[in-house]
Amino acid sequence: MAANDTAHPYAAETQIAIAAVRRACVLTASVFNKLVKQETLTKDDKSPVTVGDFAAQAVINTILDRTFPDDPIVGEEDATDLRIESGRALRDRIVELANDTLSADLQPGEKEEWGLGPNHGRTVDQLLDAIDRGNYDGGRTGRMWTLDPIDGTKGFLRGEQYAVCLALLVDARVELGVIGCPNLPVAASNPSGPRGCIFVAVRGQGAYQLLLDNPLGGERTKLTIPTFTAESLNFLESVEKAHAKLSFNERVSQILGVTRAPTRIDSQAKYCALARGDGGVYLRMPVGSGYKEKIWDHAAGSILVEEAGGVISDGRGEPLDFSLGRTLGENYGIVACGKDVHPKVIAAVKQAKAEEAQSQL
Ligand SMILES: Nc1ncnc2c1ncn2[C@@H]1O[C@H](COP(=O)(O)OS(=O)(=O)O)[C@@H](OP(=O)(O)O)[C@H]1O
Ligand SMILES: [Mg+2]
Ligand SMILES: [Mg+2]
Ligand SMILES: [Mg+2]
Repeated sequence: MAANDTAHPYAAETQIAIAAVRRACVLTASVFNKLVKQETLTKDDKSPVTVGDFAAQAVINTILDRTFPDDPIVGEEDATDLRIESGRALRDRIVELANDTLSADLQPGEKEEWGLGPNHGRTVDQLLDAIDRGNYDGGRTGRMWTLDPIDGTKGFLRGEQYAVCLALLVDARVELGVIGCPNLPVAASNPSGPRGCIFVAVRGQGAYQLLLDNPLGGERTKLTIPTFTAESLNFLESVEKAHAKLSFNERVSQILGVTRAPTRIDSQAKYCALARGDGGVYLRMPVGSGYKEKIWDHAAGSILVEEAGGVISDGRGEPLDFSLGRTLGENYGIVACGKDVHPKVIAAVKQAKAEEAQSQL
């Protein structure tokens, strides 16, 4: 069965992606509350991979497999570590969590034909295979989804910001992005108020914030990046020093005359904060380790920024290239901000790079 709804382009994809991301957010929040921190295992890249990453990928890929069976998925995680004997305890936990999540009662707007609701549990093998549907290599042509089941793993483990990020690309152009942020305050002006948002953007249809509690049936707020002055502008940047060159950001903000301190937020929640005007510039320059940015770390956020009226490019001002496979290729950094500020940031980045080169002579 292929989901089909022609009211707006990608209407069915949007509803299903929102439902899938919401369910994954419920799962990750419950994983955190049950403190499964102890169950982390080490991957080759030594990043913390939790039971939440695997179970959230199992849930979302299972839903996409049911609704869009022909669409390939570029997902961050793979199930290799879960198929071996030493992965048994973790695997059992993941299967239980994924099945609890898939078989939870239908919410307003959800459809049983998406494979959701009571009696929709899957077998261990089905769930491991669902995780491994994320092994697609990506590329230039056709439809594909890209998924980061928990972006900002370190933020998640600290109880701070993290995001569940899903995007649909067609011929390497992002057409739909959905980001779930369980810990993000609904309004930045009320940081101790209610938390839990879903952000959604569809090409040509705008960017919106929904409530995580009832994203398909509740209110939605249209997002537009506001205009900033040098006085009101602030930078959004990574928390983890290993992920972006924060000293470079400091120099760029000096050149721009920025006086406000940067806001450090884990994960693609930075793109969400930018889209709703909580900060003016997201700058992420490489630390020089040769790390290549992954498409699932930027696809959903990029369309959110564009549909909120902003621009996203690399540090040279060139568009991000999602056609190269699982990564964005050689790392020239990321600049996302409002249209008016963008040329100024690119010029400031160029100047800061020239100064850096000069000082290394
Ligand atoms: N060396 C290096 N350079 C750049 N980026 C890296 C690097 N190492 C990891 N990562 C990726 O960063 C993702 C986390 O996003 P952020 O850096 O925005 O948030 S955070 O400050 O780390 O929380 C994080 O995503 P998750 O693995 O999904 O958490 C990584 O994919
Ligand atoms: Mg990771
Ligand atoms: Mg990530
Ligand atoms: Mg991740």
